[in-house]
Amino acid sequence: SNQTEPHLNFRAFVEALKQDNDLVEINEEIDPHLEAGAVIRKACETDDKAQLFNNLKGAHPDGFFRILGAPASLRHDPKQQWGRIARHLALPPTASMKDILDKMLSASHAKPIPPRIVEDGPVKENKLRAGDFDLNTLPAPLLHQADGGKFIQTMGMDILQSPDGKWTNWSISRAMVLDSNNLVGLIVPTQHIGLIHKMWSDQGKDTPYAIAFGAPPAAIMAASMPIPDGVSEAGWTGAISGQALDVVKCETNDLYVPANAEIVFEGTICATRREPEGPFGEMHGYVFPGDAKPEPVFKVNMITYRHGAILPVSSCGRITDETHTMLGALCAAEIGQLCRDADIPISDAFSPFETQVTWVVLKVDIKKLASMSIGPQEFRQKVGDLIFLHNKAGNVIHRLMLVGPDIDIYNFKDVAYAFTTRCRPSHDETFYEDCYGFNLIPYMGHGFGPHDRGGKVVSDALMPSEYKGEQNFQQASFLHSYPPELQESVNARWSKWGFRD
Ligand SMILES: CC1=C(C(=O)O)[C@@H]2CC(C)(C)c3c(C)c(C)cc4c3N2[C@@]12C(=O)NC(=O)N=C2N4C[C@H](O)[C@H](O)[C@H](O)COP(=O)(O)O
Ligand SMILES: [K+]
Ligand SMILES: [Mn+2]
Repeated sequence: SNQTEPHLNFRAFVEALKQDNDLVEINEEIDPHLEAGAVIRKACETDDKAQLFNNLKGAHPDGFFRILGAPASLRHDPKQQWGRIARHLALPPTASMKDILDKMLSASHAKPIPPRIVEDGPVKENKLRAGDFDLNTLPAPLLHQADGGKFIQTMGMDILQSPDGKWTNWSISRAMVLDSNNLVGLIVPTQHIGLIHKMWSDQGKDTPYAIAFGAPPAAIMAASMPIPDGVSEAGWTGAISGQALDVVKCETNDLYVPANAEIVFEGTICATRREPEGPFGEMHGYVFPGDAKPEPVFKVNMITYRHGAILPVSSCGRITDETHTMLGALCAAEIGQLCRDADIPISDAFSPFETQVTWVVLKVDIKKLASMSIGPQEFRQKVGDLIFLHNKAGNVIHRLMLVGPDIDIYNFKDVAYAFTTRCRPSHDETFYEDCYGFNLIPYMGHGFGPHDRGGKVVSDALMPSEYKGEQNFQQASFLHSYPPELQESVNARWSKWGFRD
């Protein structure tokens, strides 16, 4: 395959991080038992560079495999905070989160560009058939000390196809090593992997799957996004990158995988067999020791990989890692798009990391809101019903917050300022108890109330004047309480007076 640009070729992406001085290469032997996970975790909590572990304890003689940690976490330099994610989409390192989310949404109403089938690719350079490998001998990482197993699948792309062949879904769902030939993975029934697995199981059949590790960065972004049911992420990826992605056929089933992926597992998800899965240090920042639950078994029939293969790893938990920058941000983007498609005037949407991506903040175009002649109760209901009752993209979100035009939704200081001063508890909120509840949030799955239903709210931080299209208040702040020319002249003399730049 001739796709060599970083957003279409994981290996080129790793090289681009090196060029950006956003990569630490560790050639010292690192133990995949906790040591690698600890380094990745600390880098995520300090927004430090991505990590390439070139010398894992227990790697095979041919080096299979290496690990790239935190492939889509944040950069420390505020001017390039989203740079590593921007690299996934061929956007400049200085791109804003809004640029990134708009780029992902650009395919919402664009014509899909389906993948292009090629005969061969780097991912076929090495082949291990059943009997040639033992998953227990791979340097799969134990990422958190209380994890129930070695989670080898944290940044791979799950590839499943509906039995009628019409829908090929790409997504990310975790899985850990069970034994020499099997993984066991979390399958949330309402996720597309759950819907498709049920289609096959209902026919009494095991579900063919592939997991592509080190998939093209643009593809893994689509895999992490809750795009609509029935829509193939491959076509979405083609639309956002402007070209068909090269894919090659699996050896043991009829699925297609990116031709330049680092590693591919091929197999079948058992229709009936379940084994204890987890616990895992999850997106909300918790692990509950010993809390394993029965989940489906993923039989591994074949492994193919390219020379020098790199396994991407997300050691997720406390902010900030891929479950926040990708899962949370992309979910917010889709929620904003769903609102606009329903004529709800949402100009921007983001999930603040400080909420462990349990909230989505929606910026409202108050001029358009005024033209709807709608009251707060009715508006909150319109937004809440659409997202909490009628769309899977809302499943993982438990608070929707409405804010006006003066709030920077990417700055939690602004969000907290609006929430704490403009949203009267209870009176300005609409609660949902009869709706899907996300049981991975500790107050849900491990809390006092029903584990799988309810616990959601629309919190309205719009003031009465904003329902008339105006703001009858000014922020008592440098940015909002002084004429722009005065701001400019103060800024121009700021450092000359002796203040910090
Ligand atoms: C909730 C999830 C995880 C967890 O917190 O343990 C776990 C952690 C890892 C693997 C790091 C992880 C990363 C790094 C990213 C970026 C996303 C996820 C996950 N994992 C989980 C999982 O195990 N099960 C799950 O149902 N969804 C997950 N998502 C989110 C989905 O990918 C997202 O909702 C997609 O939209 C789904 O695609 P469609 O169904 O819409 O096609
Ligand atoms: K997806
Ligand atoms: Mn999907």
